[in-house]
Amino acid sequence: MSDILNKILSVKADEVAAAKKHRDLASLRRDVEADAEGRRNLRGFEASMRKHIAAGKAGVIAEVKKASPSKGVLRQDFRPANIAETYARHGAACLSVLTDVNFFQGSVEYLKAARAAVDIPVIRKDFLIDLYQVYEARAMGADAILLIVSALDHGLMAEMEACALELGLDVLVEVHDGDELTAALKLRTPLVGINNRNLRTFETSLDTTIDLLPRIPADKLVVTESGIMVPDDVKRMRDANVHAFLVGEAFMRAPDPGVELERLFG
Ligand SMILES: O=P(O)(O)OC[C@@H](O)[C@@H](O)c1c[nH]c2ccccc12
Repeated sequence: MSDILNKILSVKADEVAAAKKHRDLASLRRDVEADAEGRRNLRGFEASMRKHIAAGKAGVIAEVKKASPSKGVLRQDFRPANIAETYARHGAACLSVLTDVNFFQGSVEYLKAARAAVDIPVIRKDFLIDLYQVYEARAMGADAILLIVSALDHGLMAEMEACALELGLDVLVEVHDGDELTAALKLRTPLVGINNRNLRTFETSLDTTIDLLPRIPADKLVVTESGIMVPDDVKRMRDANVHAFLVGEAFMRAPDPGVELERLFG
């Protein structure tokens, strides 16, 4: 029980409890539901992915990630607005911004700064374990949220999805094995992310995507996540008819993350 995911989830539970003390759910919910402008400003995460793919391009979710528990700091010169700009200029369909502070050195402020610098949609990348964080996501300006099946009770996951969709947010549901996929396919969202990285061991293999792919109905949009490092990885996925990608490290380690995006996917 002392794997990395469990550690993250236990810290996350403390974080959410502290946030609720600062401001309770009822008050946060009231503000979010009254925020008509925030709702109008939503950018359509799934729609942007589908638009890129329909045009024959890869749908790339480009990640703004300073550090990770397995790799440490990925990038010294970390300016989220600049990174977002170069991603958008070089063809990213969407952004993913880590908001987890303790394990990924992310921040809500990074999401706000990145989103303000571009006009493409942004997903809040964090470990969501409570409805409270879904409202937080809308309040900080996110266009979509990530739900990680291995982090959630399935009943709660369905509730969080319903809440997100109600608030106008798109949902990316993340799986790593067959049982998780079975649970994910019961949700309404068409966005199914296959994480090639095991969040308990941080081992990464693109075979994860290839193995789970045959079980996913055609109306779902499969996003292959993690471990996409070189053009051959992209080719392998596209040959398997996977056209949506979530990429962080390969971009973060490059001098110009957007130029690297174009090099990998162009
Ligand atoms: O840096 P990579 O290997 O390209 O991976 C990006 C992204 O898939 C990864 O950051 C990620 C996927 N699911 C997550 C859940 C939480 C934190 C991070 C993640």
